[in-house]
Amino acid sequence: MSLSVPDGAVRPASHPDTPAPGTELPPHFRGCFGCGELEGGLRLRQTVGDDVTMTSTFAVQRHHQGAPGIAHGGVIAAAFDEALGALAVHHREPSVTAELQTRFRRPVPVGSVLHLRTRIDAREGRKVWCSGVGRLDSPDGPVAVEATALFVTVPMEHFTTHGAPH
Ligand SMILES: CC(C)(COP(=O)(O)OP(=O)(O)OC[C@H]1O[C@@H](n2cnc3c(N)ncnc32)[C@H](O)[C@@H]1OP(=O)(O)O)[C@@H](O)C(=O)NCCC(=O)NCCSC(=O)Cc1ccccc1
Repeated sequence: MSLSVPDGAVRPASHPDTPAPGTELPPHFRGCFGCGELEGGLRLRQTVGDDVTMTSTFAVQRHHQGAPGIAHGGVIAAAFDEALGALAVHHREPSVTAELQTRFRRPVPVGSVLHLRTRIDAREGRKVWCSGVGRLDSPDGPVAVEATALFVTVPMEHFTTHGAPH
């Protein structure tokens, strides 16, 4: 039920310091499985959109497959986790995934590029509801996956307290 936006939660505006629409985001962390430079990672490329949105691309490789020639569902969920998490650039506070729901509507073949468009739907206190859609091979391609999520903002100490030392 928490993925339903409650009455009273409103769609926020972008923080004034959000990079301009069209800005390509660097990895928020080079070691990130989603957007960093890890061998075997997802290597998402993310661009700031307008109106609390983000566009991301995920080039599906052989090492992302679950069934022969088809992307693993958990890998696609991870791509959404990253693309939805990147929306934090619009509120400029760290946040972590509390819930993530995916709906797989078409197989995503190896060699395809999944175009993800994500947006913040509402915010209330520390809770940020967001959603996204993934289309095959172009921003207007057929819908392959939809996702909704709840993120919760956290202080920076969240990472120093819980993260394993490097
Ligand atoms: C921090 C928190 C989520 C919440 O704990 P606390 O700080 O103690 O706060 P508290 O429990 O007080 O909750 C506050 C409010 O939120 C609500 N609420 C909370 N949870 C849920 C729920 N499940 N479902 C529904 N609601 C929930 C709760 O009811 C309360 O609501 P209220 O204000 O009373 O109306 C903790 O459970 C945690 O660390 N989980 C692990 C997160 C994690 O590791 N995620 C994966 C890594 S991140 C990643 O990979 C993504 C990424 C990629 C790229 C870039 C960036 C990001």
